[in-house]
Amino acid sequence: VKVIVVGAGTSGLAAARTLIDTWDATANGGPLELTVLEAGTRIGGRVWTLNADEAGAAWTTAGALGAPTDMGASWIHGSNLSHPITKIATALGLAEGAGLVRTRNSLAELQLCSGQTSSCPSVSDDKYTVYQSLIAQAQRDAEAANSDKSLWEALSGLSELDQSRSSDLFQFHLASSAEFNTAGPASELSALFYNDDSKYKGSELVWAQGYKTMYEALQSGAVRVTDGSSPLQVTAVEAGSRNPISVTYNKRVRDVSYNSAEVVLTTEDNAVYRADYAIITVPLGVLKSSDASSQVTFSPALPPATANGIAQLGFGNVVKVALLFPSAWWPTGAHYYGLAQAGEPDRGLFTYYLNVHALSTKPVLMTFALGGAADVAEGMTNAEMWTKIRANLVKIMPSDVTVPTTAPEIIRSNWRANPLAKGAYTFVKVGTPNGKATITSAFGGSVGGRLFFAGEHTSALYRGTVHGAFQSGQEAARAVKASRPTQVAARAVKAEKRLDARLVPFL
Ligand SMILES: Cc1cc2nc3c(=O)[nH]c(=O)nc-3n(C[C@H](O)[C@H](O)[C@H](O)COP(=O)(O)OP(=O)(O)OC[C@H]3O[C@@H](n4cnc5c(N)ncnc54)[C@H](O)[C@@H]3O)c2cc1C
Repeated sequence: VKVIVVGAGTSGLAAARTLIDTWDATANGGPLELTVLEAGTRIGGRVWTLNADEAGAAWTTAGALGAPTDMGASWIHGSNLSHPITKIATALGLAEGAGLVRTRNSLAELQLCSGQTSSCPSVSDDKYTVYQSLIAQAQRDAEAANSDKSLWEALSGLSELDQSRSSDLFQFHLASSAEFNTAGPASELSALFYNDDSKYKGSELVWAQGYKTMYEALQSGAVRVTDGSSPLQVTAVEAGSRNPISVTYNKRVRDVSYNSAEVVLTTEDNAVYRADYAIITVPLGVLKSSDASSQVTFSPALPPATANGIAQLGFGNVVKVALLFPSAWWPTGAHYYGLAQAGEPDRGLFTYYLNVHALSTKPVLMTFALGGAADVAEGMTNAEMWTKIRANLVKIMPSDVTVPTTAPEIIRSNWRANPLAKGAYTFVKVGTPNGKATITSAFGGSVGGRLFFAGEHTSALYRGTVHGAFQSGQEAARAVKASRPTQVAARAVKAEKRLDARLVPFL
């Protein structure tokens, strides 16, 4: 049975790993012939730990690549023992404090300034509770009115204690919580559905050596998986017995044709691949794109529910900027620093800082551009970024700390400009009839029994996450296995023969 997986990010690797590890030639219609086509030159997709070639000499010399410099996903959100990504880490012998590092559990680890240079107070959880209660009220109001509006609009007129949508502290939380979690600007998020997804409960963990630990293990076969139909089990595999995923690089799929008998994929270099099934894991931003360097065309066109879902869902952006200094000049105790400041794009433009030094002892800070600020940041040069970042750091740091004037080494992500991503992750845009239902009806079944979609955008429960992408890849692999390929193919061949017989007299 020929299966092609398009894309070698988390969902593509999860699909390929699951097919390899759980394929049963007798039950699934014959031996598996798997091809993985990746447009780029690396695995991981939107999980991307910098390597020496990408980071350059300064990072290598400083030994800073041992820091978790992840330019895509960093966190295992809600890590607990039932979390699929935690299971991979556990199988690799990693745990909190041993290869995984816990970040913020409470806001007390955030040092927040509001522009004063004199002090940099910790934020109490109480203040965050006020923010949450305003957000919840906005959502309830939209529900009561039974009409969707943007989260930003729904917050209009609400206030509690010293916070309202226009206050500095509220806007800091808005950018670093709602807008970071969804990658969407509050002005575009659906007040009704922007957070109708689910969350795992547990710690926020980062990988001490970066998220590559996960995707390299999936690709090399250092872990073996079950298919996730009952609680997922992940086990370690000894070096001699591994079954790696073979990835074909530089193969950007440009056209996808499908009919009752097969799928035909054509890549940018005009190579043609035929298969019984294809699992398409390209990001939502790519599915939305009509740029020549990204676009994938489908023939026949995708069914209306899929096309509508692709059009209606939003695809947001998050910019990450990693700053390597000669040494750590900042107070190194806190995990996070923040600057409470209102206004678009200012509230999300380099106002949130992860102190990588606290996780790895490397002299690295990572900052973010969130919500509407992300696309603004992508348009900035590194020099413009540093000017803005430095000005914010001066406001954040206590007055006895001198922020260097010399620019650090800067590495930044440009997910929106990246033709293989076109943005960061999926959000439910205002006006989308329903978040979960839209995703399920767009991507839930197969298209024509031949195409299966996977990727974070196809995960109704866990969109925008690595675990959502992983689970969607597993689901697509299960769906392919359940398709009873030989029977479908046999029926199609018979039907074609009947058609040929009828056509003969006219040829
Ligand atoms: C800045 C940022 C921060 C994030 N932070 C977190 C976090 O902390 N925790 C978390 O859980 N999630 C986070 N996420 C989200 C998470 O990274 C994604 O949800 C997940 O990695 C998506 O995996 P995927 O398989 O759906 O897509 P991808 O990883 O994007 O994989 C798709 C693959 O398809 C390839 N491709 C594209 N077009 C084609 C084509 N035409 N032909 C062939 N191949 C193609 C791409 O090159 C890519 O390798 C973050 C994402 C970003 C961008």
